[in-house]
Amino acid sequence: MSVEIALRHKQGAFRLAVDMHTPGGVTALFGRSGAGKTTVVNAVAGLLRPEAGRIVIDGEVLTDTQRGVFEPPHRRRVGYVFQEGRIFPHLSVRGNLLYGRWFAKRGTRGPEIDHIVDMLGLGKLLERRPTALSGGEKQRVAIGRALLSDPRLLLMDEPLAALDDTRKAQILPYLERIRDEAQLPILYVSHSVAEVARLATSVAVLHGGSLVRCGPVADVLSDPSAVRALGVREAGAILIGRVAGHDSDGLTRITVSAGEVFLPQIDATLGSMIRVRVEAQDVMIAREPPKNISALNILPVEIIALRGGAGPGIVVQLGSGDDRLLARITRRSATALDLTPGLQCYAVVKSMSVARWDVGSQGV
Ligand SMILES: Nc1ncnc2c1ncn2[C@@H]1O[C@H](COP(=O)(O)OP(=O)(O)OP(=O)(O)O)[C@@H](O)[C@H]1O
Repeated sequence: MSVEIALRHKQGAFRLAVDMHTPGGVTALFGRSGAGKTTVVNAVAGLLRPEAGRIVIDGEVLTDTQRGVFEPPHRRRVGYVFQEGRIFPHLSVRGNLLYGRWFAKRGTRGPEIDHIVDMLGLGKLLERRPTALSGGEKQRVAIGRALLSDPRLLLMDEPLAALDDTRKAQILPYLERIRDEAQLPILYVSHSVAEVARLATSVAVLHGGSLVRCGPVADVLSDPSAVRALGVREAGAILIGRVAGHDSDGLTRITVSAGEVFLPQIDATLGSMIRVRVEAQDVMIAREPPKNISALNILPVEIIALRGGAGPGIVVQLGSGDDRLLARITRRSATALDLTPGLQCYAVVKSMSVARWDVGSQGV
């Protein structure tokens, strides 16, 4: 799988200049309002003809202005899921799903309807009309319909934005399943770092029409130089681990590359791989292994880089086995501890500071 998007386009005073290449999976397009995310999505869907550009999905050239290639939208086989699940009110859930099937390329079998129904947990809803569905259920139907059209790429433009936190949390595991099971590149527009940390395999960070950073999710989220564009308050990196045990006192033990961490009980089977977002503001740094401290998670780390701005805070990038962590601490503490790249230290993370929402499946 691969996604290649190179675009140059001007609309009013806004200029878009993007050059990105990712290995498929879920590519998050992250950026503040007006960064240019929808413009990129529209160009990929064929709703916008860029002044210059080339869009290639899995080797299929959809746009190449130099060679005069511009596939019309209906020939692109791009599935689109909008913010509010736009499904047909006069059709049942089954009818909506079959409508998607109708768009699948003739001659190909495409995904099996039973498989999609099972993957999205729609079995009990098939005969219902959309008026009898919750926002999250409607969104799952919209996703199922898009998948059944057998797209070569799925575009998801803030698909969770219209849902409350409970519904978001309910639908995320389904999106993780699509990521892990469907061999389908997904372009996922979001301005939530937490959502990107749960779902993305790659991240492209847009700012004012330019690509600030593009790379594997763990690299981008742990890069101190990307923190500004992602938002200092939301900064945080990802730990990848394996569920090693559910202890009787309600904690789950997770093996990570640098040791073990404990989190409040996670709904995941023993041995499964998970990813945990650890916010930079929840990480403390100690020069010695702390003793008699309530925090359960103490990992040996190496200081990789420090980056400060004009304010009193700095962001420290830490190497933790194969993973990277970020810590947001005061410049005063960094000076007092004499933190410099290469120094061996300890990262301290409270178990209870990791929100349930920040733990998701990692697939394999
Ligand atoms: N037809 C147009 N003519 C002039 N300017 C436009 C046009 N369409 C969009 N823009 C401008 O292009 C910029 C990028 O818009 P875009 O919708 O891609 O941003 P976005 O990152 O998707 O934002 P949001 O998160 O708010 O949806 C904005 O400054 C917008 O005002």
